[in-house]
Amino acid sequence: MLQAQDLIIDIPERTDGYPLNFAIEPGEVWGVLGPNGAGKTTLLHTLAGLRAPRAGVVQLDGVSLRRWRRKALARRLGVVFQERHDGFPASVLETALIGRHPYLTPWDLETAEDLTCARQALERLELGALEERLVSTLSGGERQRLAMATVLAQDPAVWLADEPTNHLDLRHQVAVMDLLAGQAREGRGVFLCLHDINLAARWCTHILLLYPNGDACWGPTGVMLVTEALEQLYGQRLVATEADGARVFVPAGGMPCA
Ligand SMILES: Nc1ncnc2c1ncn2[C@@H]1O[C@H](COP(=O)(O)OP(=O)(O)OP(=O)(O)O)[C@@H](O)[C@H]1O
Repeated sequence: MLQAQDLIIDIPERTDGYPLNFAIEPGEVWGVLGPNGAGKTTLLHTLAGLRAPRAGVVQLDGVSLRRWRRKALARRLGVVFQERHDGFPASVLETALIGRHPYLTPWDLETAEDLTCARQALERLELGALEERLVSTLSGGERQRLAMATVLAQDPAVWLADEPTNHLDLRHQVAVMDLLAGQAREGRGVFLCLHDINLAARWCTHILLLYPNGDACWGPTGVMLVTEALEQLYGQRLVATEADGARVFVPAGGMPCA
């Protein structure tokens, strides 16, 4: 579905990293883990076609992203950004409706169906009661859920979400990860930047570890989430245990690695 071929992401003033070769298939949830500045957001933006790679290609449905028309691409790929800027005053409902724009011609108004779709997405993210509110009045977590609702209304085949659980309380973190896993179960592909190893362990089918020197490795979650590899990744000693059928990692006494 979405494939990186010999991909080198372009991080200024950094030597070429290890070429990335992986494919996000329908039903898969990929989590990219790495310390601050490793290049997770740069990778996500490169996979979205928003940033040119230094080398290699990204293909969607077998066609290079560069050859996709922007609007057709927006029907297939949805992006949840880490940073959002409210350029002009808009309501919660108007913002969710932006997700329907790839399906409209420039002169079309949103249809009743678009409105229903946006409202359903808001309900799914528990924002239905706030549809008339200005986005600028929302809390950080509400804004995060609105970004998710907008992409849900967009109904893409592939989700690219940069730290989708940012600002969310525990229950909403679980709800958002469940939503993304549900999207995958329905046949979509999901790619996430995450800082929480435990969310990755529980919900991701595949993991990509991105190191600050450009090294990378990837594979099924059970194989990738190994204590030693994660300790090296974060420069932090960890203790691993099992809870509720999932691996759980906690920092070991706050001691950094030697
Ligand atoms: N325009 C730019 N000029 C110079 N350096 C840049 C530029 N854009 C990004 N970088 C650097 O590229 C590196 C990767 O940034 P990126 O945002 O992809 O990291 P990240 O892994 O997502 O980090 P975080 O976990 O902090 O969100 C960082 O060191 C960043 O400072």
